[in-house]
Amino acid sequence: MSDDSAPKGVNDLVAGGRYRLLERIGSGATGTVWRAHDDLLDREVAVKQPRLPGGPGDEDRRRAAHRLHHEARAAALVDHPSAVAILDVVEEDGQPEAAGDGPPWIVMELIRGESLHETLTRGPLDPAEAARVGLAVLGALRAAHAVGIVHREVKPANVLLGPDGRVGLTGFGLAHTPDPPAAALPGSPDFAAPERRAGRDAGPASDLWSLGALLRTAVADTGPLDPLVRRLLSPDPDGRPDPAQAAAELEAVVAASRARLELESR
Ligand SMILES: Nc1ncnc2c1ncn2[C@@H]1O[C@H](COP(=O)(O)OP(=O)(O)OP(=O)(O)O)[C@@H](O)[C@H]1O
Repeated sequence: MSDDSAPKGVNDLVAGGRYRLLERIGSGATGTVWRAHDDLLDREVAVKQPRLPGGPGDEDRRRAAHRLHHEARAAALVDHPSAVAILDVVEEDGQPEAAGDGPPWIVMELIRGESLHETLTRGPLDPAEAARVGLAVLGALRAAHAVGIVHREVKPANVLLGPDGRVGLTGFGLAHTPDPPAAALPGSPDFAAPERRAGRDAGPASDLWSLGALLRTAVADTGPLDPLVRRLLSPDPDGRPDPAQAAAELEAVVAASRARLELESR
C-alpha cells in the first residue's frame, strides 16, 4: 500500500513501525485496546497498548509488564478458532527497560463486535444462543488445557462476539501453566471457582466452574441448560463434568434449537 492510501492514524502513532493506531476500542486494567492498520500486510488488527504503573524500574511496573508478556505467550500457545489469535508482540515505548521487562504491545486479530458483557447489558441471551457461545468458549478452554494452560479469568468481558457469529476468548492475563506461584492472584470473584476464592490453586476444573457462572449469568432462566450448569457449578472440582461430556450437552441444546427452528420455518 502506498503512503497516500494508508489510513490516517490517531496522532499518526505507529507501533512497531507497522501498526497504525486508528481508533480506541476500549480499555481494561492493563491497557488500552486499539483498532489498528497493519501497514505491512494491509489489514486491520487489534493492538493492546500497555498501561503500566509507576516509573521504569518500579516493582509494580515490572510485574505488570511481566503479566502482559505472560498473557501474550499463554494466548499464543492456544490454537483454536474461538481463542483470539495473537499475531505479534512489539516493544514500543522508547524508555530504557531491562531486557524482557519492556512493555509489550500485543497485536491480536481484530474481532469487530462487542464483548458478551456489553451484549448482556441489553438483556439476557436465550438458552440456545448461550449454549452456542458456551460451546465455543469451552472449545477454546479445552485447547488451552490441552497445552497445560488454565485461563483463570473466564468472564463475559473476556468473551468477544463478532457480527458473523464468531466467538473469541481473550484475557489470558492471569492464565498460567500448572506449578503456580503460591499466592492467589486477583480476578473476578463472581466468576472465580470456590477453590480459587479460598486461595487454593485453580486447575482446568476451575475454568469449568467459571463457564458455569458465565452461562448462568447469560440467560434469564437456565432452562435446558440447568442440569449442566448445576454440575459445572459443583463446589467440588471433582464433581464437575468431564469437558467432552459438557461439550456434548451444549451441542445437544444447540442442535435441538436448530431442529425446532427448521420445523417452524416449514
Ligand atoms: N482482539 C480484540 N478485538 C476487538 N476488541 C477487543 C479485542 N481485545 C479486546 N477488545 C476490547 O477492548 C476492550 C478492552 O480489552 P481488555 O482486554 O484490555 O479488557 P479487560 O479484559 O477489561 O482488561 P484486563 O484483562 O487488562 O483487565 C474490551 O472492551 C474488549 O471488548
